[in-house]
Amino acid sequence: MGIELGMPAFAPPRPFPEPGAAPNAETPEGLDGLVDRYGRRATDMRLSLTDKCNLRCTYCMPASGLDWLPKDKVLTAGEIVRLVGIGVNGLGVRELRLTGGEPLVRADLVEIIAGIRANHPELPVSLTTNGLGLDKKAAALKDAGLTRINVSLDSLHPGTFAQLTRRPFLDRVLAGVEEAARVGLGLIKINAVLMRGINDAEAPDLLEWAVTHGFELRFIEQMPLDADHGWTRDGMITAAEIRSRLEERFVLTPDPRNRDGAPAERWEVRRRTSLEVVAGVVGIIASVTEPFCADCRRTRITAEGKVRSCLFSHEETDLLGLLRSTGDDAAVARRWQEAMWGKPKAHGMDHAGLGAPDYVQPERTMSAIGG
Ligand SMILES: Nc1nc2c(ncn2[C@@H]2O[C@H](COP(=O)(O)OP(=O)(O)OP(=O)(O)O)[C@@H](O)[C@H]2O)c(=O)[nH]1
Ligand SMILES: C[S@@+](CC[C@H](N)C(=O)[O-])C[C@H]1O[C@@H](n2cnc3c(N)ncnc32)[C@H](O)[C@@H]1O
Ligand code: SF4
Ligand code: SF4
Repeated sequence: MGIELGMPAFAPPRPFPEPGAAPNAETPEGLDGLVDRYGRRATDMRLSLTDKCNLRCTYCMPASGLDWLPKDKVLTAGEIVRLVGIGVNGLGVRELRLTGGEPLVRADLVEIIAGIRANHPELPVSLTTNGLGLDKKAAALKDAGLTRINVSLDSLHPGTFAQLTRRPFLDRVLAGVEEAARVGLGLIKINAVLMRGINDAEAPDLLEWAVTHGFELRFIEQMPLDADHGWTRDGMITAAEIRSRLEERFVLTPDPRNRDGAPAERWEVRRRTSLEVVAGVVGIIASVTEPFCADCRRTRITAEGKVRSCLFSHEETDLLGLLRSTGDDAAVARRWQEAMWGKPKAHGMDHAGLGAPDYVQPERTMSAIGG
């Protein structure tokens, strides 16, 4: 019997539990871990190491850059290691993502990873990076204990890459990806944001390149987190469009592995010219059109030590002041729990709706939040 190929109809999104408490209810005493009013538990810690970046992706940063934080306002390596310890030992954090801004611009990145690894031998620690400088640092990152890496790459054409990032550095990013693969930095994931009329037609070529090299490509729907406020609901490329573009050359079938709270919905990829062979896997992150907030497991800390319970939060809770004024880790943990208890239901609101009339874009851009 032949295998059935092709995309099935979509299952309805997981229903949201009713909130266990009113939005402004006090945080209960004796909470276990980073739980919120909707019964979600954050176990995935995303820590921004810096707000600085050496690219200027149009969907993220303004051409002129941003006013960078002064150095004394940014978490030090020691503070980062301490915060991760509080999360892992006291609050149920089970995986760590280092991000930014561009984490590779931090001169003490290897020291940070080694410090975390020394305290947590089993913790999965991954890095999301634009890949600039990775060719020089991949081996040291691996030796320090980095588990794996996601590299952002939107185009394989130098001109299109330069148009999207406002910098002519495609070769350097490719060299970084190659070196990360050479030193064995886990499964390499490649993140691509598709922009209409710029790189959307390139989607099948990007996928061909990724599966040929054994990388897992993930297409990301553009979210309204850009400094230029250029996002529109109609202008963005939706997950449905991405799937149908890929179907011109590939057949996608749902990856049977459990999604397990991941933003990416994964698909097995077969080339139309060779249907018996699974060539690889592609993920599609449909934050706008197929939101996954009901199963969100994320807690974010910005480069200046503030908790953001949601990517789209309008509120932040400072931990840096407390970290610097007290050696009492329990007090820091309690404040972190309070911040997470108030986590909004979805997209920074108590209903899902990116681009809905009542949606208000957060002041910070993706680079300043920590993507
Ligand atoms: N709505 C929403 N989107 C997110 C969130 N976290 C990540 N994303 C989107 O997913 C993209 C990829 O994030 P990464 O940090 O590379 O990786 P990941 O998706 O968390 O996951 P891994 O598969 O574990 O590598 C980001 O650029 C965002 O566009 C989130 O908490 N909420
Ligand atoms: C903010 S960056 C930080 C890490 C690193 N500089 C990089 O580019 O990988 C993390 C991810 O966010 C994604 N991103 C940035 N702005 C976005 C937006 N407006 N919508 C969707 N994804 C975005 C990027 O493509 C990148 O994969
Ligand atoms: S997406 Fe990453 S590389 Fe691009 S501007 Fe934002 S922080 Fe920099
Ligand atoms: S938008 Fe907020 S609630 Fe939804 S998945 Fe992202 S961080 Fe979680």
